[in-house]
This record gives sequence, structure tokens and C-alpha cells, in this order.
Amino acid sequence: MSWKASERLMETIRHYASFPATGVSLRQMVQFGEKPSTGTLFRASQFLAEELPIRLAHRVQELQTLPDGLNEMPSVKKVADWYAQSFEELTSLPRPQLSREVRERLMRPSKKVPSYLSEATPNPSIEEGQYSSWSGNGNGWSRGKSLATRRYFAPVDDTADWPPELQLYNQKFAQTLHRIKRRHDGVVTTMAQGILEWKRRRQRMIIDNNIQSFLDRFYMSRIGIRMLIGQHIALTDQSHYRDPSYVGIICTKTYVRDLAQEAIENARFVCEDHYGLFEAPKIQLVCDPNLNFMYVPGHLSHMLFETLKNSLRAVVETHGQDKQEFPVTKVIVAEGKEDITIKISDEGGGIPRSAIPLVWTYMYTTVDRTPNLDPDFDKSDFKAPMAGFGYGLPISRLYARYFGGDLKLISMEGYGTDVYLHLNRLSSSSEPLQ
Ligand SMILES: Nc1ncnc2c1ncn2[C@@H]1O[C@H](COP(=O)(O)OP(=O)(O)OP(=O)(O)O)[C@@H](O)[C@H]1O
Repeated sequence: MSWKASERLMETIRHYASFPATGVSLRQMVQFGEKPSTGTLFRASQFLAEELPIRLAHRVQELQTLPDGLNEMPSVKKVADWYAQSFEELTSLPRPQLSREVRERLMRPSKKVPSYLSEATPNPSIEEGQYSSWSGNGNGWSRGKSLATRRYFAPVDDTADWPPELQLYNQKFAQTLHRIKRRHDGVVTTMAQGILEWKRRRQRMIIDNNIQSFLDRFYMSRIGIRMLIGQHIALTDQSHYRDPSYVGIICTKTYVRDLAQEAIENARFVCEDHYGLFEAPKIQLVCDPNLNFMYVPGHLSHMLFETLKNSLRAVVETHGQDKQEFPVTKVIVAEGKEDITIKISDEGGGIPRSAIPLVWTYMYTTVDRTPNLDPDFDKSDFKAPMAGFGYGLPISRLYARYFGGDLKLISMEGYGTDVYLHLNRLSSSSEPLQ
């Protein structure tokens, strides 16, 4: 039988949703260092045990009140149930009973890290409130409380050993996060399915601004939740430390050229496979091999792969699959003080000016047959298609903005497209608050 949220649970969800989310910056996430102590990890677990339910609660509320019958679509309801179920698991996880002495020690800061490093600065890619669904309820207490005790990174006094309950709780908490992360693997495709159900039922071709900005918020929030979860699981599971440049899933030395090269190979492979080509159009990469910066390699790979796939598709479809030679797509990487910018220039015929705003909307695609998703399809089996949902660009832009970067597209209809991927290298900017 499928899981259903009780009225009592919904009440708790409403309570959590009245608190604002607290943004975390890349730099704050990286301050945990290679091997955080049990006490520091416990403090982070405590933060997440409140922060994640707050973020999940906002999503449940929003999913349940979507306009125009979207909230009634079976796939949308399914996603809302996943969020509510994860909320319940986190809020019902028993906390360990700690002695007063241990509790006091947990609140005592370590002298090692200067506190100014923990401050997150406003995200330069986001206007205030752009991805925020929280309009404020006049509850000053919640903000006061967040500042005092709800700190994500709080290195604690590690001069003595910690009791085993802490370690045990950290393990249990990480296991819960793991289960939640897996449950939510299929959220993007299931929501896409929900929007399709709605479009078919309402005979809509294009989604309106309301729904577009809901989806932007929703997916941005998902990136943040998964980032915090992924980071915490990786920090807890210290058996995997093999590379000293990694802190959790963040790589302090992300070599752009290596990642771009890999994304090029993957995109070309998918292109050859999809069109049955002997050789996919070539891609030239211009990048200093030593260029590296702090980033999440998984995010960068995703953005590069998505934009490169688009370029290859445009080149093949504009010049014809039976061509022997195609124009070369160029990937140029430039290093500035503020940003690392990656430009992807193709000669794939460009996009008509009138269609440019549409490329940022969900579900805009020029693929004739959107992949049909069986509601019970196995999400872990889901392979990246060449194209199909129209999610590639809007989601990649959210990834870029999440850490203060951006994604821009300029097209010359009749010739080709330039995509600019700006990656902010200051790394102190906060997540866009949800
Ligand atoms: N480099 C490009 N040249 C020409 N058209 C492009 C280019 N990039 C994107 N487009 C157009 O924008 C549309 C939306 O792109 P987007 O990446 O969001 O989705 P998609 O590629 O159709 O599907 P997917 O969700 O699998 O990425 C594409 O269908 C295509 O028509």
C-alpha cells in the first residue's frame, strides 16, 4: 500500500514551513575540511535535522497548493508524498540523550577556524527573493533563533573524546539521508511526467509564468537539498577519502580541462549512438590545463554535458546526418578574477529570436516525441537521452546560479549559437534561499 500523510503530520509540516530556509555557501561547506570530527559532524547533523525538514515542508505546501489543478495530477501527488515521507523520517529520528557536559562542549567553539569564514554573502546571480516562496510571517523569533544556534558549520571543542552515542547518531542520520536521497532520485522525471499529465488534460502547449517560476523554485530547492544531503553523506562516510582535494562532494581543485574533455567525450558518444554516426561532429577545447578552482565536479559535468549535447544535435540536424564532415564546435575557457567562463560556440543554425525565451521554460523542446515515461519506470535505470524533455537548459542554468554563476545563450539564426557558462569562483555566495 502506498504511504499517506496523516493530518497530524500535515500540521507539523505547516509549522516547519513557517520558518525560512537558511542558505549555505560553498565555502562554508568546504570548511569541514577533509576529516571533520564526530562532534563537528554532530553539529552539522543537528543543523540539517532542522534545516532539511524546513526545506521539505515548504515544498510539500507548495506542491499541494499548485494552481489550475496541477496539484491533482497523480505524479505531482506522488512527488508531494515523497517529500512528506522524507520530512517524517527526519523529524521522527530519535535524538541521543546527552549529558549536560557534552551538550555544553558541543556549543563551545573550537579556536581553530576564524568565524568570519562562516559568513555567506548574497548570491550575485539572484535577485532578492527570486527563488523564495517564503513571504515572511512576522515571526521574528525564528530568525533570531536561526542566527544564534542554527549554524551549519560549527567546529566544536575536540580536546577530549566524544561519547559513542554521537558517532552512532551520525551514522543513523547519514543512513536516513541516504534513503531519502534515493527516494528522491526520480523527482525531476516524475514532475516532468506530472506536467505532461496536466498539459494533456488541459490541452496546454506552453506553461504559464506562475508554473514556470514554481518549477524554477522547486528544482533550485532540490539542487540545494541534494547538495546538503550529498555533502553530509560523503563527510560522514570517511572510509572513502582517497583524494585530499575533496571535501565531501566538493573538489577544491576541479581541473576544468579534464572535466570538459570528459564531457565532450560523453556527449559525442551519446550523439554517435543516437544518430548512428560513425563519428560525431568534432569539438575543439581551448583551456589552460592547469586551470582549477573549487567547485562540485558533478554539477559542472552536468552543465557541460547538457549544453554540448544541444550543440551536437543542432549541428547534426542542421547539416544532415549523412554528412562526412561537420563544422567544429568550439569550447573556450577563460579565467577571470570573478568568474571562470566557458563559451560553447556551435554552427548548428541558431535559434529564432522569438524562441529564445522559450528555451528557458520547462517542456520546451523541438524533439517531436518526448520520451514517454511509465509512471512506475525504474528511475535508477534512466539513461540520459540525446534530448527530449526540454529540461537541459533551464536546469543547467539553475546549477550555475546555485553557486553564484549563470548561463546565457546568444544565437545567430541561420548560423549558430554561443552558450556562455559563467562560474563564480569567489565561492562565498549563499545558496539561493528557498
Ligand atoms: N545550441 C543550440 N542550437 C540550436 N538550438 C538549440 C541549442 N540549444 C538548445 N536549442 C533548442 O532549445 C531547445 C531546448 O533545449 P533543452 O536543452 O532545454 O532541451 P532538449 O535538449 O530539447 O531536451 P533535454 O531535456 O533532454 O535537454 C532544444 O529542443 C532546441 O530546440
